[in-house]
Amino acid sequence: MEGESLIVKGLNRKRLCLVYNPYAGRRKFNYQFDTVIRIFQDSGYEVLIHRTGSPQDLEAVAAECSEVDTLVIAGGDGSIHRAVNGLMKLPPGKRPRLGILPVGTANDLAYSLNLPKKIPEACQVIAKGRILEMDVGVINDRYFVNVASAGLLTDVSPTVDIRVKNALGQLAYYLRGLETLPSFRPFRIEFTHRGQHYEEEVLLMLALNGMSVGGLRKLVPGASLTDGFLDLVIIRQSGWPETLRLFLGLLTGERMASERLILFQTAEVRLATDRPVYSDLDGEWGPKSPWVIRSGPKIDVLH
Ligand SMILES: Nc1ncnc2c1ncn2[C@@H]1O[C@H](COP(=O)(O)OP(=O)(O)OP(=O)(O)O)[C@@H](O)[C@H]1O
Repeated sequence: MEGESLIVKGLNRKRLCLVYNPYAGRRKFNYQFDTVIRIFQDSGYEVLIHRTGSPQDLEAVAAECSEVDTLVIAGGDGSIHRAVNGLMKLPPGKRPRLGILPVGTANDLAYSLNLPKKIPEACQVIAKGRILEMDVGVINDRYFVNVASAGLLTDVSPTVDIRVKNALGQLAYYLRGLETLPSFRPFRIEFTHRGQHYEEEVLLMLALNGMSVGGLRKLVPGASLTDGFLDLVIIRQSGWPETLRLFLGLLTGERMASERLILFQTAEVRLATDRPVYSDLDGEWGPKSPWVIRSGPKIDVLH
């Protein structure tokens, strides 16, 4: 019968689960749906669709994707972060390949992966199926894809009102950043790297897998997503003129020699602080200090 053969044909196809965050970026993905489904179906996929109800829901759905070939996340860094934390709950052999449709605000990971910004082109990248074995960062019991950070400006992303972000895009991050400056308190951090012990009063700690944070594209130019290392950037406390100079240098990609800047690559580092400090992972809240931060398992990402 025609109907039966259609069903059997459907079951034999590769399965792709498309999970989308309806609130990511400026909510434009919601208008591109038909194009996206067409491209995936034309590429031979049976497409399952899930609209996320919350960040927790996104993580839970990813953790149930053991029976699909490809999990496609339409969202920003926060959505990919949730998806990867869900995927890591599956045994390594059961994790689907991860495809990304970068419809978020900053899309830092997509930038490091050099993914096209246009959604139909990003769909074609997924359909072609080229795999990158990407490093995933680990901080205590959570995973991060792009950056783990703490200190100045790092509580910006999780606290930006989603409606303001939908309306203003990236500008919402910078405005919220300015708002947080007056109440910021430096913290003391302690760690050992290559036999040298550090005890520092710091403004900011970044552990980067990718090269861009909050849409600032040149933070760690040339950072590798596959080398098994994270780039640590630590800014010691100093007067505001020197701090401003350092930040401008980081933003423009200029590598200045400064006593105030500690930069190194590491596969694992243990960091203790003088008081519990929250971390920010890919724009979502992460665990409080102390932290063990390392470059962890690999995940198959389509690029
Ligand atoms: N239904 C939902 N599903 C998933 N996330 C949601 C949902 N509703 C609101 N959110 C919020 O969306 C944010 C994640 O958005 P995401 O990071 O994917 O996009 P973005 O913030 O616009 O982009 P970027 O992180 O790249 O700047 C989370 O902070 C989460 O709180």
